[in-house]
Amino acid sequence: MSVIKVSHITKDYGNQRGVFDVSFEMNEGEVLGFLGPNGSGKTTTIRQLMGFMKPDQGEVTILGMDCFNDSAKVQEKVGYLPGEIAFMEDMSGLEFIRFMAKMKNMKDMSKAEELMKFLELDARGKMKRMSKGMKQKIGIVIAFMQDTPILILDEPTSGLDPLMQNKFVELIQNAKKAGKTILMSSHIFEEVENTCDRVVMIKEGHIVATKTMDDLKKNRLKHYEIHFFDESEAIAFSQKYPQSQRDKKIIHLMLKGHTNQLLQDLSEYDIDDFNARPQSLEELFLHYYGGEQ
Ligand SMILES: Nc1ncnc2c1ncn2[C@@H]1O[C@H](COP(=O)(O)OP(=O)(O)OP(=O)(O)O)[C@@H](O)[C@H]1O
Repeated sequence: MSVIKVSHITKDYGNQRGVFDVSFEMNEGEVLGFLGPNGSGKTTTIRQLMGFMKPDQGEVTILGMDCFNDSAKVQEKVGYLPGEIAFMEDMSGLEFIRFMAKMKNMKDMSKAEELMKFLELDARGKMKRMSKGMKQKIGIVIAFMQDTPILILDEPTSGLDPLMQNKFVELIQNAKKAGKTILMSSHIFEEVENTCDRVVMIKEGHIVATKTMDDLKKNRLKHYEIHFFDESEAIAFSQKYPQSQRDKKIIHLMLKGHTNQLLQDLSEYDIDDFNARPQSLEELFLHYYGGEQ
């Protein structure tokens, strides 16, 4: 049985905004990256999973329970990090974490304390004086502290510095080892690459691709950067490879396979320098995003 099942949901805000006929499923223990440009419908989908709103059409279930009708039961099973966190600004971070624990009927705070230590978070100060990164850490503590089997995280590393982003990746990898099912929306390709088994890409409210990370990695193109001694040769070469891009004497070319042919073709020219690297995940995603972020 799927742990999370999003089945043909539509939430139409008008003017082509919202999500339209969105479907995907998640198995137990899977880490799924939910990717898309700004305004593509990630938060709208996640809010329906959390039971905050009902789809106009379609159905969303978690562990077989309807996310809207059984929202209280569903939420007991889910650690949730919202994209925008509404805090009680007059509370200290610690008071807020304790307040949220009370709402969740939690008695044991050892996991919360462990998380604060891990994230190097001193939560004693007032929330209103905290930086975005500190508030984000508080959100992460609250999402993880109950040790729920499912985690739904909306842009979990927004506001975190690169060191903390790495710590977050570690947190996800440990949660995955513990068998948790994790859905996270993200803009950060590296963290997706380091954590997710599969990605679902959404654009303008529609799913545009669902790929396993293995497939994505296997289908990467190679990026070649070729420096010619002579601009006229670079021009001649670019005519042979019309998909290439030329910047004076330098050619950029993305290819899958055909290495032999390329080397043969290049042997006819005077080459100053030659670099090859695999296409980055970012370039691959941007291909699906349609060139925008
Ligand atoms: N309550 C609402 N009423 C009307 N339009 C809305 C509402 N909430 C979201 N939208 C619109 O629906 C679209 C999808 O928004 P959503 O917040 O789901 O995108 P997102 O992928 O999470 O984007 P971001 O990465 O910027 O957080 C956007 O065009 C947004 O302006």
